[in-house]
Amino acid sequence: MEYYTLRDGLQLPKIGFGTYQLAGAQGARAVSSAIQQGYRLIDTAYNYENEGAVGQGIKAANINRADLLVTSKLPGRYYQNGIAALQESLYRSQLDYLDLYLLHWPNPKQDHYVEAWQTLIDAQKFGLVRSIGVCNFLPEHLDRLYQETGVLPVINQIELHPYFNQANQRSYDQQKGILTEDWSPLGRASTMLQDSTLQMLAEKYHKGVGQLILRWEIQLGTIPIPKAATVQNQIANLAVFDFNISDEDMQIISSLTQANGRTFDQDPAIYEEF
Ligand SMILES: NC(=O)C1=CN([C@@H]2O[C@H](COP(=O)(O)OP(=O)(O)OC[C@H]3O[C@@H](n4cnc5c(N)ncnc54)[C@H](OP(=O)(O)O)[C@@H]3O)[C@@H](O)[C@H]2O)C=CC1
Ligand SMILES: O=C(O)C(=O)[C@@H](O)[C@H](O)C(=O)CO
Repeated sequence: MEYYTLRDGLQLPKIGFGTYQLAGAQGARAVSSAIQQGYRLIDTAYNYENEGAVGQGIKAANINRADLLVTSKLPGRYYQNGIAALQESLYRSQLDYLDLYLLHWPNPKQDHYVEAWQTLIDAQKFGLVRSIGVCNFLPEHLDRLYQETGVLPVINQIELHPYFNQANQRSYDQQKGILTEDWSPLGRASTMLQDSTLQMLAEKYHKGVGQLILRWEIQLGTIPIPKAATVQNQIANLAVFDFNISDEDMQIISSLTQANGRTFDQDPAIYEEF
């Protein structure tokens, strides 16, 4: 496995495992299997209602806690009571600390994200979480965090795939020393996986379309966190470190981006999630 080093020194594998919609006993089995296959970065959230299943999966995998990196996220409805939600996340997952804790959405109309960010800064000082970051933050939200607290996130987890390549946000994140992490890196298995250009390039590299996409995301310098319930997809998505996409083909994949390429039309400037 290859690693990135965050601004605060935390080392993160270049690919992680998403768990949205993996719940209950099946979810726990999928998480345990993913860890057995070699995933070391697991992404969950309070709002997925699966932190219990994720915790069970971790327990069943019988791995050293120190060898695993677990991410969870604070939901908007707890932005004024963040420590209580974090304690509940730890209780549900049966963990003593989280490696990464993120604000889930800026929710600009609600306008409590700066207060919530201050809570994450405090949670890090208390030792409840190792690193702190955000999801779905635009430059205007990140600038405000810095102006009002003097602390920038180390991670910004955003929607990113070939139909929405996030060139501007990636460039902003990079300038500020923020690592971009990619949610729905496979477009949640949308019709994008049947795109003829992606299929042609996947054949050229003797890889599946999913593998080509994940490799492109890693070569962009970002961390994809694909979700896979099936062991077959879990294995395939880790086999992306044995080939390199040429600069020219990287450009071709990047050029597939579309102005309205978001899979679910969730624009963080207006979308709110509690
Ligand atoms: N911060 C945020 O706001 C958000 C964060 N997230 C996080 O990002 C993670 C990933 O995003 P998600 O929305 O789940 O979608 P993904 O883009 O990861 O797609 C998951 C889908 O792709 C399928 N799949 C996995 N691997 C392959 C492959 N190699 N070839 C073909 N199909 C494949 C899966 O099938 P199967 O399961 O059957 O194997 C599943 O149907 C989430 O699980 C969550 O942890 C997601 C959305 C928003
Ligand atoms: O999965 C997440 O982390 C989310 O923030 C959700 O918005 C998810 O993207 C979704 O699609 C809910 O309908």
